Order: sequence, then structure tokens, then C-alpha cells
Amino acid sequence: MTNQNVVVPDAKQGIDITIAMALPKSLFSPAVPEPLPAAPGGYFTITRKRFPKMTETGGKTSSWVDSMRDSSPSRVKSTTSLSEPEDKNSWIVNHPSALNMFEQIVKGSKGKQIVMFLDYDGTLSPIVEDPDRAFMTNEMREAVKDVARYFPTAIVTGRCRNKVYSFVRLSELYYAGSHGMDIKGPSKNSCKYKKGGVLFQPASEFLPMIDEVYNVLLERTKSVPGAKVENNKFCVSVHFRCVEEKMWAILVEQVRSILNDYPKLRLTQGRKVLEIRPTIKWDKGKALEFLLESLGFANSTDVLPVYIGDDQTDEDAFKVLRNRGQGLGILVSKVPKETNASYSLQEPKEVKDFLRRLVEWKRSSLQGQCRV
Ligand SMILES: O=P(O)(O)OC[C@H]1O[C@H](O[C@H]2O[C@H](CO)[C@@H](O)[C@H](O)[C@H]2O)[C@H](O)[C@@H](O)[C@@H]1O
Repeated sequence: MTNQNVVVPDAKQGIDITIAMALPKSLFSPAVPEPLPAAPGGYFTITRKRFPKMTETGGKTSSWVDSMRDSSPSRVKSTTSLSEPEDKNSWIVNHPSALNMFEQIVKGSKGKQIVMFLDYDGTLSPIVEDPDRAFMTNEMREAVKDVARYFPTAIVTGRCRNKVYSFVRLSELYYAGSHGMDIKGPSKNSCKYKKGGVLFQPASEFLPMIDEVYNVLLERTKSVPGAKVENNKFCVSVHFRCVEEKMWAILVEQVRSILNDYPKLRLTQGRKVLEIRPTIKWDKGKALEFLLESLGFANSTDVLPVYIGDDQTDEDAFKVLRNRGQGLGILVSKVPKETNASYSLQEPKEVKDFLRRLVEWKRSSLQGQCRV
């Protein structure tokens, strides 16, 4: 893959399209009642607006700047018709709240082992200006700790693994940092609750290159006020949240010109952040599959993976669940977005509520079993 082959948000939004989805019913969380009308033969026909999404595009700086603008929520609202009630309604019908659907979700999990996968920024912690201060609340930490008592739980993040650990501080979890390229997981096929200490780093050969690029980026972006470069070990983030919009083109140009010398690295975009990562075929979806396999659930039908995330990189994991026809993808978003997730939650506070309800439900079902 070359630097031309990049992923950025699609600038085209708000276009009416009708999608005839030839998708087997089981693709949408098999055991959970499907909110969409089933067409004959178990297939769905969905008519919906085209919502903002990330897509592959060419490598012009102007396209990057357009996509950086379009990915800003205020732009999305003002330049498209997404705030129209019928758009929001159709989106919520297709991606119902995981809280509203809670009863159906737990009913569908009967007889299956739930495994939790949690993204960090925007999911467990609110998005803030300074990435070094994206702390999770103590209440959220308690909720995650409780969930991990009953279900194997992993944090899957773009951040450096050590950094996210310093925020989460729960040793009972598994951690997949650098967009899944740095996994501290269970030893293969270990008992579900026994923690091993296996380290899996499929991009380790890129370490010197990433360090080098990080240092070059630090130096060159000094001329752009507000730009912040973050070393995430196997990838690098260049934040533009605090950069004036008129400087975005200069920043992208700087980053892209550096990457010209590194054809084995590629550029993607997240929430007000440019991300530089190895071209290897590894992402959060692969990390999810790796962790499931390590837990002994590779081909199991008795598992219900639940993945909660808010960002474009989480789509790789949602896609894996869809393709497996197994599990729940839950997108954290206040605005409609094109997504492979099947459910939604609006913000980290709702994520916390969902986790708490799962714990309450598990506790009461275990108490029920004791009484029988
Ligand atoms: O996979 P994630 O856990 O969602 O990590 C993705 C990136 O998250 C962080 O950046 C984002 O959150 C920051 C703090 O709220 C915010 O300032 C920034 O604009 C967001 O993009 C993190 O700093 C990045 O390194 C991660 O790649």
C-alpha cells in the first residue's frame, strides 16, 4: 500500500439512497429481535439517507482539508440535512439505543458468554482538548471493574498501551493499544477468567521507523501553533483540535511530505486527529478476533462479543462482528453516522449506564440460579 491509498471522511453527505441489502437476518445480532422489517426469505430492504462516513480517496491536500472540516460535528449539522427529525428517526430505527433494547439484548445472550470490548477515547472518557487529560471518571472505572468481574473485558484503543493503562488502572482487563497492534492478552486457550500475560505485537519491526517519524513530526510541526504530536508506540497521532482552520492545509502538507519518505506508513484520520500507522493489515477488528481466539472462542457459537466504540477505527471491529454474524456493535454518537454497528449509545455516560445494567442483570440472574 502506498501513501495514496488513504482513508478519509466522505465529503458527500445527505444524499438519498436506497440500499437493497441482501443480508442474512443473522448478520444483525442473531439472538436479538431485529427491529427492521424482514423481507421474504429473511433478507432486509432498508431505505435510508446516506450519512457521513469515512471512505478511501485520492491524496490531494485539499481533499484532506475538506474531510477535516466535514468531520467536525458542527459542520456536519450545518451543511447537511442530518438534523432533520426524519433523518434522525430513520437512523435510530436502524441503530436503536442499546439501553432501550437492553431486555432484548440480554434475552439474546442466554447461554452465551459475553465478552466485552471497549474503546477508550469518546467511549469511556469524554473527548477533551488535551489528549493527556482525557481521564475517565471513578464511576466509569467502577463500572468497568464490575463488568470485568463477570465477563472477560478488553480495552481496544488507538493510544499507546501503557498510556491507556495509566488512565484505566485496572489490572484485571486485557489491553490492545496502538489500534490493536500491541496486545496484552490471555495466553492462548486459557480458562476464560484466568489472566495470562501474552504479548502480541504484529508491527514490532516498525518501531524504529515510528520513533524516527515521531521525532521528525515533532520538529516540523512546531511552526503550526496548536498542533500536538503524540507517540502511540506503533502509530503516531497529529492532533489539530487546537489548530486554527486556516493552518490545516499547511499541517496536512507537512505530514504528507514527511510520509513521502516512508512508503510503508499510511495516513488516516480520526476525531480532529491525523494518524500515521504501518501499512500492515492489522486493525481493531483483527485485535478483536485475536482476543476471542486467545480466549478459546475462535469458532464458538456460545459467545457474544460486545464492542462499544465511537470512532472510524472502531468500524473495523463492527465489520468483523457483522461478518461473523455474531455479537453486538454499539456506536457511541449523538449524531447519525454511517456505521457497521447495529446499536447506539449517545455518550460515555450512557456507556456507563449500559455497563451497570449488564452487571445488575448478571448479578440478579446468578442469585436466581442460587435460589433454584
Ligand atoms: O481508539 P481510541 O481510544 O478512541 O483513541 C483514538 C485517539 O484518541 C485520542 O484522541 C482523541 O481524544 C482526545 C482526548 O479526548 C482528543 O483531544 C482528540 O481530538 C481525539 O482525536 C488520542 O489522543 C489519540 O492518540 C488516539 O489515537
